[in-house]
Amino acid sequence: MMNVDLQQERASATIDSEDFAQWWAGGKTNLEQRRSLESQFFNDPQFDDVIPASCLSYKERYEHSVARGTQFLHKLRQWFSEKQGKNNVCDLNTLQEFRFLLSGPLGTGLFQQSFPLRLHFSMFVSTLLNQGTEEQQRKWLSRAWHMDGIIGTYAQTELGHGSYIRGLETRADYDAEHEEFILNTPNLTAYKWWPGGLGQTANMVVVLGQLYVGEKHCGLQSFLVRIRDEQTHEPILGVDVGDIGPKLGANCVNNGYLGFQNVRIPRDQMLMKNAQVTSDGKFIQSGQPLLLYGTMVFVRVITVRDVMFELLQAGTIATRYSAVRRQSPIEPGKPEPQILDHLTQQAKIFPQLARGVSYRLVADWLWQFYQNVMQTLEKKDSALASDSLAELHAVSCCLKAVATQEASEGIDILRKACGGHGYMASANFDSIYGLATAAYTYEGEYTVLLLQTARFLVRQYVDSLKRKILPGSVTYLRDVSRLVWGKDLVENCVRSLEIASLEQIRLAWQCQKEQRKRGLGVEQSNNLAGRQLVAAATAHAHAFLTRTTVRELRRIVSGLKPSVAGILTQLMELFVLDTFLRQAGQVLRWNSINGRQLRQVEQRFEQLLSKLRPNAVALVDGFDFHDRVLGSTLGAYDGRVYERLMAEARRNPLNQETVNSSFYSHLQPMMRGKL
Ligand SMILES: CCCCCCCC/C=C\CCC/C=C/C(=O)SCCNC(=O)CCNC(=O)[C@H](O)C(C)(C)COP(=O)(O)OP(=O)(O)OC[C@H]1O[C@@H](n2cnc3c(N)ncnc32)[C@H](O)[C@@H]1OP(=O)(O)O
Ligand SMILES: Cc1cc2nc3c(=O)[nH]c(=O)nc-3n(C[C@H](O)[C@H](O)[C@H](O)COP(=O)(O)OP(=O)(O)OC[C@H]3O[C@@H](n4cnc5c(N)ncnc54)[C@H](O)[C@@H]3O)c2cc1C
Repeated sequence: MMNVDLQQERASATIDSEDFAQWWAGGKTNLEQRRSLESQFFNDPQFDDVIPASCLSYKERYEHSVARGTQFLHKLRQWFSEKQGKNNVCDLNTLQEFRFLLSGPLGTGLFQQSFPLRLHFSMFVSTLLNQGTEEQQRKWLSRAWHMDGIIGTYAQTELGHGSYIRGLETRADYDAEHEEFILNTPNLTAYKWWPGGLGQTANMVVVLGQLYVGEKHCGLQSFLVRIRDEQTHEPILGVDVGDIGPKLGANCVNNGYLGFQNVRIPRDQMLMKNAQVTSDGKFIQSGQPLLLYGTMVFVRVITVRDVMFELLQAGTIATRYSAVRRQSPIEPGKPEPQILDHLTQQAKIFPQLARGVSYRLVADWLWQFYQNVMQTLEKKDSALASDSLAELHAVSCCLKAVATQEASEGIDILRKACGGHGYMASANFDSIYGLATAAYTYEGEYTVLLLQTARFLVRQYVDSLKRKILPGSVTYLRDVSRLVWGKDLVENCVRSLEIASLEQIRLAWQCQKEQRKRGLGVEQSNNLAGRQLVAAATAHAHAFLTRTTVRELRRIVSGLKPSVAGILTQLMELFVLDTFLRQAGQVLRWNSINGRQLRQVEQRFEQLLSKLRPNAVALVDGFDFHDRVLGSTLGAYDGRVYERLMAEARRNPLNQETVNSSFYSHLQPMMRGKL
C-alpha cells in the first residue's frame, strides 16, 4: 500500500514524472531499455540481500561483493554484447557506456559500497586504451575487455606519495641483456597503497614507476605487471600484496598495498604509446609526456557524473521522506504538516536537486569536450594539442574538485534534513556519503586540483592583459566591464560570479607578484599565494558551472515538453541564485550590489522554493531511481517509511535471538559481582 501523502503529492503535481524521466534517460527507448535491464537484475532472487549488508563483517562483505560482482558481470556482459552486436569492441565510448552501467544506478543498486571489479574497467582498461601501442592493444586489450585471465587495477599512489606524483619511488630498471624491466620497492614509503581491487582481486596491474635505463632517469612510466598467478591466484615471486583494511566508506572496493622485490617483466610491458625503450636501451619520448596522466583526466571527467547521481539519490530519499514525515504544526491547533512544508526544509533540499540537475548538464558538456580534445590529440598538431590538453586539465580539475566537495556537503545536508532516521544505516546516507567523499580525495585531492586550475587561470589572465585570444572556458576574463544590475536576475548573478572570479584571479596574481618582489622564488610565491589561488579556482568553477548550466539548458530547452522545460528552467534559476547566495562573500567583495538587489535575489529564491514545492515528489520520481538503487528505508517509492524501519530492525542479526549469549558470559556475572 502506498503512503497517502505520497499518493496525494503525485496526484496533484503539475508535471508528469514520466515525461521528465524520458528526458533524463535520454529518450523513451533509453528509459525503457534501462528499466528492462534493471528489472532483470533487481527481480532476480540471486541478487537479493538476505542479511542487511551493514551487518556483515569486513571479510564477509568482500566475499559477498566478489560473489555478486562476478554474477553481475557475467549477466551484464551477455546483455551488453547482444546490444552491441558486431560493435562489441573496446573503444572509449563503449568503455564509458559499460563503465556507466557498473558505476551508475544499476551498479549502485547491487553494490551500495561499490565492488572490487570496478577499477578494472574504469582505470586498467582505460589506461591500456590510452597508453598502449597498437601492438600492445592487440595483445592485451581484447583479453582485458573480456577479463580473459586478467583482472586489473591501476597502481599509482604509494604510502608516502599520492598528490606529488613526481615523488613516487617505485623503480623500474631496464636490463638490456634480458630485455626486461626489474621492478623494486626500495623502502616502506614506496609501497603502492590504495588501488581499488588490489588486495585480493586483481592479478595484473598498471604500475607507475620511475624508469631508469642504466644510470639515466627517464621519468615516470607505466608498466603492465602480473602480480598473481593466472591459475592459482598466488602472488608472483617477489610480490607482496594485501588489503589495506576498513575505511570510512566504499568498504567493498578491496583497496590494497603492493611491494616488489626484483620482479621482472618483458620489455614490451612498458606501455609505449608515448615513450619507448628500444631493445638496446635507448629511451625515446615520442609523444607528449603529460599523456601519462591521461587516465587521471578520464576519471576526473567521469567523476562529475558519478557524484551527480549520488547527490540526487540522497535528494530523492530526503524529498520523499519529507513528504511522508509529519511534524510540528506551523500554526497552533492545526494538524502537523509534512515537514516538506517548512520553508527551511525546502531550502535544504531543493537547491541540492537543482545542483544535481546542473551537474548533469555540465557533465554531458564535459564528456563532449573531453572527446573533442582526445580527437585533437590524435591529429598530431602539437601546439593545438597542448593548448587543448591544458584547458581540459584545468576545467576537469576544478569541476571535479568543486562537484565532489559540494555533493558531499549536499548529501550531509540531506542526511541531516531527515533528522534522527537519517542517521540509520538503513537510510543509506552513510554509503552514499562514503562514495562521494572518497571522490573528494581520490583522483586528485580537492586543494591540489584547484591549485592546478589556478595556475592555468593566472596564465590566461596575463594573456588577457596582452589582448590574446583566450580558450572558450575563460573568454569572460576579457570582459572587464563592471556589473550593470538589470532585470534578468539570472544574468545578474552569473555575471557577478564571473566578475568575482576575474577579480579574485587578479588578486591571486598580484599576491604572487608581491612575493616575487620580496625576492622569493616562483614556488615559494605560489605557496604563499595559495589561499588566493584556491579562492580564484573556486570562484572560476562557480562562474563556469552557472554559465554552462544556463547555456546548456537554453540550447536544449526548445526541444522539450513544456512542463519539463518549465521545471528545468526553475531548477536552473534556483541553482544560479543559490550559488550566488552561497558565494555572497566573494560576490559582494568584488561587485557593487546593494541591500535591495541582494534582497531581490533572496525573494526570488524563496519564491522558487514555493514554485517547486508542488512538483518536488514528481521531480524526484522523474530521476527514476529504482528502490534498490536508493537502498533506503526512508526513500522507497511507496513511502512506507515506518514499516520499513521496523522491518529492517527486525532483520538485524542481533534480534534473531531474544537473549544474546553475552548476557550469560558478561552481563549476568557483572550483576552478580562474579566478574
Ligand atoms: C574506492 C573508490 C570508491 C568507490 C567508487 C568507485 C568509483 C570508480 C571510479 C573510479 C575509481 C577511482 C579510484 C581512484 C584512483 C586514483 O586515485 S589514481 C591516483 C590519482 N592520483 C592523483 O590524481 C594525483 C594528483 N596529482 C597530480 O595529478 C599531479 O601530480 C599534479 C598535482 C597535477 C602535478 O603537479 P606538479 O606541479 O608536480 O606538476 P607536474 O607533474 O610537473 O606537471 C607539469 C605540468 O603539467 C600539468 N599537468 C599536470 N597534470 C596534468 C594532466 N593530467 N593533464 C595535463 N596537464 C597536466 C601541470 O599543470 C603543469 O603545467 P604547467 O607547468 O604548465 O602549469
Ligand atoms: C577511496 C580511495 C580510493 C583510491 N583509489 C586509488 C587507486 O585506485 N589507485 C591509486 O593509485 N590511488 C588511489 N587512491 C589514492 C588517491 O589518489 C590519493 O589519496 C589522492 O590523490 C590524495 O593524495 P594523498 O593521499 O597523497 O594526499 P596528500 O597529498 O597527502 O594530502 C594531504 C593534505 O596535504 C595537502 N597537500 C598536498 N600537496 C599539496 C600542495 N602541493 N599544495 C597544497 N596542499 C597540498 C592536501 O591538500 C591535503 O590537505 C585512492 C584514495 C582513496 C581515498
